[in-house]
Amino acid sequence: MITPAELKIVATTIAVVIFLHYIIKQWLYRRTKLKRAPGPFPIWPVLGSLPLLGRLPHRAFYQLSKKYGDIMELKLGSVRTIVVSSPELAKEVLKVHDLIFASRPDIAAPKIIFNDRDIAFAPHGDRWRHLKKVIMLELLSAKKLEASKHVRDEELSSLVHQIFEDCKDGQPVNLRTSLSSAVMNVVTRSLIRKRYFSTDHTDDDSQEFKELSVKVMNLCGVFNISDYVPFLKPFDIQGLVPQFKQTSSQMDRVFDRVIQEHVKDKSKSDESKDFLDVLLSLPGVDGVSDRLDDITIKAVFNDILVAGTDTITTTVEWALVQLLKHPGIIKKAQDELNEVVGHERVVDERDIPQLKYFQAVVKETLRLHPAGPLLLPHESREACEVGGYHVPAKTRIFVNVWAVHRHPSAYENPLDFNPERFLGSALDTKGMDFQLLPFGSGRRICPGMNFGLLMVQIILAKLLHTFTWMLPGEESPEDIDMGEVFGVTIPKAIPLQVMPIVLCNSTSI
Ligand code: HEM
Repeated sequence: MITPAELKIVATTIAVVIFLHYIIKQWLYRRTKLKRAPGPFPIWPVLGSLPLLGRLPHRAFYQLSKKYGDIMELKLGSVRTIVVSSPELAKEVLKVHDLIFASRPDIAAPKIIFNDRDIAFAPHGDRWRHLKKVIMLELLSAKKLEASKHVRDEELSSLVHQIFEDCKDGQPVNLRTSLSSAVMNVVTRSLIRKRYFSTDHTDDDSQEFKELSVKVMNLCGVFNISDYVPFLKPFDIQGLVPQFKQTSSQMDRVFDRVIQEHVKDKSKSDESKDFLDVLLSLPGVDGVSDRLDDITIKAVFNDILVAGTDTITTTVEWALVQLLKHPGIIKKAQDELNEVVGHERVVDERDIPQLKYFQAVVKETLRLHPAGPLLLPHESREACEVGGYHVPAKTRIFVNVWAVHRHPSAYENPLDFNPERFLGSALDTKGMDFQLLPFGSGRRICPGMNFGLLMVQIILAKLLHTFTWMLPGEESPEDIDMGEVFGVTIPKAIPLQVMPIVLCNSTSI
């Protein structure tokens, strides 16, 4: 019969042996002949360096890069991870070795919610290439964007009126809600000609759609420990899998209805066809089926909703935060709008090329507040070298653009919000300048880059052309809370509360 004291000794011995085995394994792994990038020793058994990341991994990686350098290797759970933090190394990953790093790791949320059929989390291959080409050609090309201009004009005019109504009683306004409804309407009208968000009607469909879109966004941004410690997968200790499954079935219900309506309505002229009609007319990606399967269509839709709405809303909100903190900058941007557009008419997308200072304000916002601070995770398809260090196949790669955008080799006083730095500079956000990568670069670059940038620019231009912006009550610019939350994007933790005041000479209302 073993006594409790003996049991304790056995348990302690087993724990010590496991711990020593882990430490020796890590030590041996680091002493292999291949040159490994420096990084923190993964002291925690099972979790490795995961506890170092905290709630804001982009900031934790940034701090760690100051100690270990612009390329680091970390063991996150059991996942070997490389983080790069400088423009030169970002170029090595996204340009020199673009093809090697063009894949994505296996992540539970999109796999279950989208039935493994979406674009953003798809591994590199024919299926991903084909679907990305379809959305770029049929939804996001310059021609399609021009054709959907009237949708943006209508929705953004409604947005301006909505803000006007909201601020009539002199109360502070939470802009985030009206911004995200307007962006969502632009996106859903282009996808399926349906406007879900409106103050004058709320049907069951709209309600369910709203709930679903919020749920999908939250679940895609959640940190799932089983993605890093695969042996915990069967235990699902955070209870996420049932939520993923339930969301997936709800998504099926909502989109099945929409697909059925489209399939039934065969009377549409070519001009009145939307993106879903186009998808329904395409052959299957397997090359055998005569039409794209419904699961893929639903996954592509959700990708666009998740990737395309929060990113735009978050960027506009941060731009306003920075402008409120810098009254001199907001004045310059509004003076330029007055000069170029005047107040006889509303600002139009076609004015943007003339608004040089305003464009610099948007670039500076995307620099300090990139909506995807770590891009989406990439994965190496084969072994290679980055920065002179060995990177094995199947390594997870984070390009920390949040750190790249603050790199002292790229920018003078990198922490200052200073749009002037872009005046007279040829730097742009299209993925060719590796010190400014809010949309990524290379094969995995954001396909919604032109649409996303245009939306951020035109929304912000309309807000600045119509209203002057004040903080509520006694609040001063220094009081604005700059805290972030990490998820699909990094929005401001506390939504911005503002007092818009209609400019006396505005023609937008
Ligand atoms: C301000 C707006 C936006 C920003 C800052 C942004 C940023 C990004 C970033 C950083 C990535 C990851 C790139 C990588 O992993 O290397 C990405 C991917 C993606 N974005 Fe965007 N995005 C925006 C708007 C949009 C819009 C409007 C859409 C669609 C309508 C969209 C669709 C996608 C898709 C489908 C991917 C996955 C691409 C792939 O895996 O090949 N994004 N975006």
